[in-house]
Amino acid sequence: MTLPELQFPVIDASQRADWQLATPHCLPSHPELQRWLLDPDSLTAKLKQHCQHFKVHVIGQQPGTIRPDEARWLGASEAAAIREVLLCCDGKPWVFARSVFPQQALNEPVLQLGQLGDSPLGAHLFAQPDLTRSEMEVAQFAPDSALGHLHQQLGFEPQTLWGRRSCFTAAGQKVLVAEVFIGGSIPAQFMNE
Ligand SMILES: C=C(O[C@@H]1C=C(C(=O)O)C=C[C@H]1O)C(=O)O
Repeated sequence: MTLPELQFPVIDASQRADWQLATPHCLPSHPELQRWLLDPDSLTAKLKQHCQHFKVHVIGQQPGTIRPDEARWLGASEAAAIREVLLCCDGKPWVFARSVFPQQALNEPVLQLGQLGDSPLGAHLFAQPDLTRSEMEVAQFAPDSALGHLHQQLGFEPQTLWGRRSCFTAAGQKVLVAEVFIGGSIPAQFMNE
């Protein structure tokens, strides 16, 4: 599948998302979708188990203005580094991920977030012995949201999408990672909750 030219950032600071702590009443009813949303391990590692060829397609990684709720997680200003990618399995996009972190984390020698390129962020984070992860938040994205439009731009049928978000801390740096399941990741019937 050839990916279309995608506008960075997909999510701009003006877009709201209704992130909620992942408590039972905020979760989709389908058990498989719940398992994907709540899995505490590396999503990269999980996706690699579901395909022959895994690839990170970097939409962009630039300084930018993050949303107030993102800045609150980082305990930093709204000027931060923004990384948006598609995680692709066998050429099909399965996850849109947006990671935000303070600019100074780019030069942190252990995490080396400034040199990530198309290597998976998870490989760097989950290799850290001091890694901690916050509780998981979840959110739904309607077909007319920026992520709903991205999903359709990638050639998939309009549907409500589900995402998860958590804040990692390692090497003294905070990285807020949001992952939204799109396209080929979960069969359509799981998404129409
Ligand atoms: C945090 C992880 O890293 C994954 C890789 C990302 C990237 O390369 O930008 C972003 C989100 C994650 O799904 C993970 O594997 O769990």
